[in-house]
Amino acid sequence: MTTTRSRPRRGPAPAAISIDAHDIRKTIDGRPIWSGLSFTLDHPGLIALSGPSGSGKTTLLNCLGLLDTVSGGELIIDGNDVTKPQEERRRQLYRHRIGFLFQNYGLVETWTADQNIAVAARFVAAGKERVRLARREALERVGLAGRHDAKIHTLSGGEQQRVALARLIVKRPALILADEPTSALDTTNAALVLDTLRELADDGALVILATHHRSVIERCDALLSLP
Ligand SMILES: Nc1ncnc2c1ncn2[C@@H]1O[C@H](COP(=O)(O)OP(=O)(O)OP(=O)(O)O)[C@@H](O)[C@H]1O
Repeated sequence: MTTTRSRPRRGPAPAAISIDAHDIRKTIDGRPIWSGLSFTLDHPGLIALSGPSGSGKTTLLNCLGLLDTVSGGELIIDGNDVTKPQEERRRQLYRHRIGFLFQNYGLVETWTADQNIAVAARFVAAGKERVRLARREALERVGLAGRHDAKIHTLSGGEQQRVALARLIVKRPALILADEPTSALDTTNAALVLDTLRELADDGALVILATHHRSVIERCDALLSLP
């Protein structure tokens, strides 16, 4: 695998996003997953989310990413109370301000690498040609130059996660929710994922990274622990 060491050219940094969780709780089928959770994150940075297996890390990331809702308490994201049904505002936040990196990559397997990136980039406020170039550059940045037309199912796991990273590089979300994104990867790919998340955080994103690994937690700026 060859990767370009230079940092990718990117558009303007995203405006910082804030999360204010006050006494939030989540119940699934009557079973409490977590409760009494309060925290404020109001600066860009790399935040580790840790806790034992089953403590609800994925569930919390899904709530912060608006894929799920909390069962109680108050959750304010980017100044919006997302505990209340405001479908249009939730949709805007989700489209423009939030990005994901999943353990199982979360790509459409029958599409090409470029199509997967393009679908996330469709709300980027830039001309079509500029976005097309940004998609190519992002693939180069993650060591996949020339692979834009490769179907996802023909790529290795590490290559698929690098396509998912390229998607974030192009979209530049203010909030990135990464759910154990390195757990299925070899050391080289895992390092690339962490380095890129670090760069995105340094460039203005709030990155929340669920992980079990002490070495990953040590690279983060702060730790959010679930009991
Ligand atoms: N859709 C669902 N239906 C029923 N239970 C669920 C559902 N989603 C999650 N759970 C339960 O919620 C709890 C928390 O799950 P979650 O995946 O959020 O934990 P986690 O901390 O991410 O775990 P791990 O570290 O093992 O990935 C688990 O007991 C799980 O079984």
